[in-house]
Amino acid sequence: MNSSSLIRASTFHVPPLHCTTPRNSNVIASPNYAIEGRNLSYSITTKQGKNVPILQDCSITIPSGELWSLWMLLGPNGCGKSTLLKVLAGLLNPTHGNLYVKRPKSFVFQNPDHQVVMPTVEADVAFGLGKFDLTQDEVRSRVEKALKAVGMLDYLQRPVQTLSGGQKQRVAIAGALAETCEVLLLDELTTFLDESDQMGVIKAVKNSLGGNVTSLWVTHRLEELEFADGAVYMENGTVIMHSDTKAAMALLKDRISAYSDQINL
Ligand SMILES: Nc1ncnc2c1ncn2[C@@H]1O[C@H](COP(=O)(O)OP(=O)(O)OP(=O)(O)O)[C@@H](O)[C@H]1O
Repeated sequence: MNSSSLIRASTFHVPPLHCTTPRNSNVIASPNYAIEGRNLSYSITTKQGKNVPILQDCSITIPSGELWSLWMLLGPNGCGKSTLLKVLAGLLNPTHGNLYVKRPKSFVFQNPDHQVVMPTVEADVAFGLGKFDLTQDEVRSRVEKALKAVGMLDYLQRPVQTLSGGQKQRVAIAGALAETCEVLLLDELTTFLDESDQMGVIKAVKNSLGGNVTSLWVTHRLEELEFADGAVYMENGTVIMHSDTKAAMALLKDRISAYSDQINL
């Protein structure tokens, strides 16, 4: 199967975009989608003054709704997955294009040590709630509900430095849930985890979705695709396919086999 037939196999029709803001604005409004980015570009300028494009004319559409709540973002090393996720999170500004991401949105980093910062699990999950005007009871109730969703309620008083990598990831996800995020952006959560921690994180994410929460998860681990509802595949700084997981798996197998042929495996 070649790449053009796979792109045609894409199961989602992306409707025309109706911009509701001035042409050069980076904000669009699209209530039927959790995420909608059109023709996004992102480039960096090197110390030598050279412009290096990383995302080019990249469009992504993630519907909101319970049936399609967990999406995997896949593609070869260096194709721009993490950069796109950071653009969607608002951590990087696109050079061009239009973007809408439902709010509240949260980004969970690959390395949980970069965002699990407080001494205990309870304090860490409550940390982000400081910006809301909540009573102590409300804070406690949100923290407990979020920790329950990720299977970590029994760890409420545990010092965070005693947790495994996967448990820290789950605490980071609980922090996002406590802030009632509607879009959860997850960057290669399980790369450094062993199998049992990996499963704990997958279950935590699945358990926290549905209702209002939609998640986009960058992964390298093909086995994680089976837990997803949909997949987005990137190559060379652009999205080339939105699909169900079956079509995504077919594309990945096709790419792996083409690569093996190339290097005569
Ligand atoms: N700040 C930067 N300076 C220079 N190059 C960068 C920078 N950020 C990203 N890149 C380059 O942009 C490309 C895309 O990087 P990105 O991390 O988004 O890819 P990725 O698909 O997430 O990769 P991986 O799967 O290996 O994690 C890579 O070639 C990377 O080296």
